[in-house]
Amino acid sequence: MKIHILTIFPEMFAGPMSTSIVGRACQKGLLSIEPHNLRDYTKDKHRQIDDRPFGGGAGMVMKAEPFFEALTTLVGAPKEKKEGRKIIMVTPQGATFSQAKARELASYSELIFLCGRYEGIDERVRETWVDEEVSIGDYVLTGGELPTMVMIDALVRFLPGALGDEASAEEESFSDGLLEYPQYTRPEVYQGMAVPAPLLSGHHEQIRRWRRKEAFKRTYQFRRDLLKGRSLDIEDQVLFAEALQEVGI
Ligand SMILES: c1cc(-c2cnc[nH]2)ccn1
Repeated sequence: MKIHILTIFPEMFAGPMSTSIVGRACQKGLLSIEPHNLRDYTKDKHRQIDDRPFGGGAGMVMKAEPFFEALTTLVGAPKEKKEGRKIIMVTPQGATFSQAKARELASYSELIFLCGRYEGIDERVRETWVDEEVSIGDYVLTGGELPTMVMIDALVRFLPGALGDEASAEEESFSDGLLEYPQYTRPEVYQGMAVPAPLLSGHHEQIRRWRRKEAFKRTYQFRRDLLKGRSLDIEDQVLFAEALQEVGI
């Protein structure tokens, strides 16, 4: 997978995108991440990438020209549909990012992220080039760079070979739609708090059931919405009922 990022702060990506799972995936050749400095696509001596909004108002708007120049260099003509490529504008107005969207984006061979700053990007960029707008949540950030890194971090885990065995097990539990069960490691007792006995039993089936029940408890307590309309098999119905009983419902 090839990822291009159009930004005025390419240096923001160096650390996070060369670390841990994303960094290792790049080293394995599973993906390449290439930030492009929009200032390199300006034509004036001041390398201007923003200007005042028409119609007045506070703040600055990112000019269309640097985006057009960069995208023409990268993809040729606008809306030239290329199988496996998606151009994404990262904005608060976008559809909210999710695990399902991460999985979908991981299926593309080329992604181009447009990172806005200031009051946003000249509308003609969206009209001409953008396939999809994506937000990571209903809050305004300084720019699209951090949300872009969040999305890359989430989607890279779906690239075959990106995860070690242990991490893919963790993915399995979340992607089945429940919150993660509680995790413990040594020592068995710390500050007077003991690790739950089932985890010390060595009884794998007992451990699996305990973890599933705890996942139901947490999901019910903190993200009840994830349970709405969810059909449960017989075992899950029993574990869910036990979980509710244990939390006093
Ligand atoms: C994606 C982008 C943004 C954002 C971009 N520029 C200011 N806020 C916020 C949330 N999700």
